[in-house]
Amino acid sequence: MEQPGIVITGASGRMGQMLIGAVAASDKARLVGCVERTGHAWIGRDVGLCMGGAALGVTVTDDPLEAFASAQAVIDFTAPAATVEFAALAAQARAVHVIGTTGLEATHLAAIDAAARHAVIVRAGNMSLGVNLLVKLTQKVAAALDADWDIEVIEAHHRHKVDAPSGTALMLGQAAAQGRGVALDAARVSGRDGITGPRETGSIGFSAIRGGDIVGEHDVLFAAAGERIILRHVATDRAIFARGALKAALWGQGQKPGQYDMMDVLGL
Ligand SMILES: NC(=O)c1ccc[n+]([C@@H]2O[C@H](COP(=O)([O-])OP(=O)(O)OC[C@H]3O[C@@H](n4cnc5c(N)ncnc54)[C@H](O)[C@@H]3O)[C@@H](O)[C@H]2O)c1
Ligand SMILES: O=C(O)C1=N[C@H](C(=O)O)CCC1
Repeated sequence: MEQPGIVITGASGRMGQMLIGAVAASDKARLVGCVERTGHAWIGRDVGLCMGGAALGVTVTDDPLEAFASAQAVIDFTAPAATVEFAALAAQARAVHVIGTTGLEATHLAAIDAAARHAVIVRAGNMSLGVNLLVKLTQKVAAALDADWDIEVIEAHHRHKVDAPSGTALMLGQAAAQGRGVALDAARVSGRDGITGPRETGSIGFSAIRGGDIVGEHDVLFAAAGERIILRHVATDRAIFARGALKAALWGQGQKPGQYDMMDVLGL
């Protein structure tokens, strides 16, 4: 059987380039398309040459519908509005849509849910094996501790990141809330500043650091009187996200329409 053809959206981005490298090097998938936003300097050029390497025989386009028509999967690490548009188009093309984009709000999520009625969507705020394991551990530790243990999620990313808390921090906070049996929306406290008053018992705090070229670092801190537990993941190479996304695109082939996450893909 022919290997699945994969389209990468946001081709020139930090993750886009990493994904193109991963698919081009894979012996399980073919790179069949690359999409960038209209007006981008890479449109109409071979993506391999744009990336400063050998030609890959794939011309960057700003027409996602045409690109998706010949694909079995679309891997999408772009921006919320673009991802909503791509979800509808990927569903139309019956292509698996792997979504790594973060910063999605309720309206974006509702549109993605609608697309998932007709297509396979795999979405996760972090596609790495290590973070998804950390999510499981966080839920377990939170379930074992009572509200005398304060939970704080602390994350650090590069200076270009536009959303906070990170998608990963929200996954970790959600896992902590689930373990504790509370709703994250009710417990969540972000970005303390000024006279905040003492910490509210049972709250789950989020702090975001932005600087330099930090790929992604996450701590889940459980702090009680006299002791602390810290669960930590440090990403040093974006290849971990690309590997996970490619795995998700392959796993999604032949699945029933619906929305899945990396726990499904990794069998965690
Ligand atoms: N889930 C994960 O594992 C994971 C890992 C890393 C990054 N991310 C997320 O992926 C997203 C992208 O991150 P990045 O660092 O690569 O950002 P980036 O800014 O380097 O790349 C985004 C790319 O998307 C392109 N784009 C935007 N709108 C578009 C449109 N309408 N059509 C086509 N292309 C469009 C931009 O031109 C840009 O090239 C962010 O939301 C980030 O948080 C997720
Ligand atoms: O670089 C980014 O942006 C990242 N985004 C994801 C998040 O929001 O958690 C994953 C880590 C890198």
